[in-house]
Amino acid sequence: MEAIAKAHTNIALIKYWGKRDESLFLPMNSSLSITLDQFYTTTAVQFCSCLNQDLFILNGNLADDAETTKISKFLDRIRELKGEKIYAIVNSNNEVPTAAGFASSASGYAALAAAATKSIGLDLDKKELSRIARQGSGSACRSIYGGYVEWEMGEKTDGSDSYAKPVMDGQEWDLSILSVLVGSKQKKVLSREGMKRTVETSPFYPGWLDTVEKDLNLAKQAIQQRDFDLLGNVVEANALKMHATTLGANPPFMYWQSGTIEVMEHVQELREAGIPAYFTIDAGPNVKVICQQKDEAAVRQALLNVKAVQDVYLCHSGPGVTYLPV
Ligand SMILES: O=C(O)C[C@@](O)(CF)CCOP(=O)(O)OP(=O)(O)O
Repeated sequence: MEAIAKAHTNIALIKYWGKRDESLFLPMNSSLSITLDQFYTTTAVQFCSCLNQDLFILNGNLADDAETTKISKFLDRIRELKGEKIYAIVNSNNEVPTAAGFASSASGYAALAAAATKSIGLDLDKKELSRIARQGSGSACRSIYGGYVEWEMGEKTDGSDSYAKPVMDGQEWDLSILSVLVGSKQKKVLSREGMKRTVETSPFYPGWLDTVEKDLNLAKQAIQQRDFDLLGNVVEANALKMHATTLGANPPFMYWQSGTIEVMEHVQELREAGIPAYFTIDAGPNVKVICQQKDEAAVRQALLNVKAVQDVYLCHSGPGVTYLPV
């Protein structure tokens, strides 16, 4: 039968940075994110014994072999779970403007995990869906839930205890997240390669591990207490520490460009002007700025005035994965 699922992208407030197991996508540390209301992937899956291979249609076009192979490898895990050798047509549409500085892998694998398991006849709960989505892309395990989400790293070697769960206290604390596009034509080091190289070669990586758990606990305390400055300070410091590790890698690399730093400086100037705003940055030059909703218009205007800024996308907290009518 056909199944359709929709999943939204998420922004890490406390970063997932480094794997302890590359094949099972097991992380070196737990992380915390907020799922966004903008930017999502809708995926339809239909398994059929009439097919002799998987077909993958992405944004209306037949995907290339490399993409299709990645999807097939992911579907193999679902076929194995079901114990059935059957192929599928996967039709995925990303409402995630790649140019907006968002990777679509988190929403993409969360939607695929939900639609594919439903279509093959597996009726899984969100914990099991999160475990499966994790094996497509680590951060995808967090997009199964809405709002504030913690991905528990787990300790077991089989990954059975590595999945996401909602941070219950945060549900109605609706902050504003502004995605600031400073653009980048250069081929960046993709997060998968970036974290691998950092774990393997950066002398600063152990320092990252020394403090990330404390950051996570502080962030959860801030959410529980609705303490925006506590959250903002720990989120900004955590992002800076993650990026510091890349400078010590061999060969070293840096995700920031001049526009990135310009935005960082403007965010700190906003705070000096009495408007609490904080930044976080992932595996690219674009910046995500968090602020309280009462300040979102002023913060958005200030960011649009920064010379290097090409666009600003305003987001709020969004929902977890849902099934759409076929
Ligand atoms: O999102 C975060 O926690 C932090 C990052 O965005 C920082 F860049 C990494 C996301 O890594 P992802 O794309 O999930 O890697 P995969 O497991 O190798 O597919």
